[in-house]
Amino acid sequence: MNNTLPIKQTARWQDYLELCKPKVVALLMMTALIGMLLASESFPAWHILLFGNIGIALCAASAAVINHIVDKKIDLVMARTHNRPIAQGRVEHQQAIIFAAVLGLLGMCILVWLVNALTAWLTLASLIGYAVIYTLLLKRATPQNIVIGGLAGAAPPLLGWCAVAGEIHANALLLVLIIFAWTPPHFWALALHRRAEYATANIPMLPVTHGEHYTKLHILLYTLLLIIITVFPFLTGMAGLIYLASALLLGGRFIYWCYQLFNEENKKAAINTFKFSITYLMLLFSALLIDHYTG
Ligand code: HEM
Ligand SMILES: CC(C)=CCC/C(C)=C/CC/C(C)=C/COP(=O)(O)OP(=O)(O)O
Repeated sequence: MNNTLPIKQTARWQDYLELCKPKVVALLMMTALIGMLLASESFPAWHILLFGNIGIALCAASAAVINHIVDKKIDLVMARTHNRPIAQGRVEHQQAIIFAAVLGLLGMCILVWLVNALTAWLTLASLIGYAVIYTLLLKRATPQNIVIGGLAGAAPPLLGWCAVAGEIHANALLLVLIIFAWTPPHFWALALHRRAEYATANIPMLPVTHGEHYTKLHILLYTLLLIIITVFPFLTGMAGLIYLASALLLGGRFIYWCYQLFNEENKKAAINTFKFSITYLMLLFSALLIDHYTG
């Protein structure tokens, strides 16, 4: 990797799309949409589904753009993020700030005027939670950065629920809790795989500050906590047996990957655990939805 200043290039539309972290936002939106669908016994009003999802997606994309602006120097140092549009100077600071502001303002206007004020304010809190509290403050300050900052990424099912029901419901908080417990195994698995890069960038991620064994142990503990929490929707009557069976099977597979992390022979265990974490969340939320419409 070359750390010299990049030669100035012009921005393409793909650069602006990349700034929005489209794949991450896509999964966030899946959890928001399922939050919306679970909030209603029948089918939510189409305009809430449409404008709620667009508004939340625009705000999440705005937060992602701010993350790229704030992390420009860090991104340049790490191989995984070295080619990002702002780090490479393809998108200039000012252009990026305007882009983030337009996305965020448009998203907020849609939520305030076409959805409801509660959803709008909670979405704004999540935007600030990720872009300012996590990225600007916690990421550089403590190895617990992603545990606390994870709350912003865990919020979308609550945002979706509030868009439809207009209230903060205990079931929605349970969905937030699931993603909150899922975030440490999701991220620390990647951080293990990229430990050297985080060390070079001087970011205090858990594998850098406390070593690999300690991180693996914490991935295992959070995964066990996650499995326990995923049983709650069944215990509270929010979901039925289809969901319970899926949650336990998926949880079992997650534990298998945690076990593989401790197996020194398996060099790909960390990156495969990270990849599985994404499949896990997609399938777990799909199971909630299937259970909702068939139970
Ligand atoms: C503070 C909380 C979180 C942290 C620190 C985090 C960290 C990361 C990082 C560093 C990557 C980049 C991997 C790469 O470039 O290859 C990533 C990828 C990803 N994350 Fe997270 N994540 C968090 C929360 C979430 C949440 C809440 C979701 C969705 C519900 C999510 C979904 C994804 C997806 C889908 C990818 C794959 C993106 C791709 O393949 O380009 N993450 N995460
Ligand atoms: C309004 C709303 C719902 C906001 C949610 C914001 C959001 C996009 C959360 C995703 C979390 C995430 C990808 C963290 C990684 O950041 P990082 O800086 O550690 O990763 P990087 O090194 O890949 O940039």
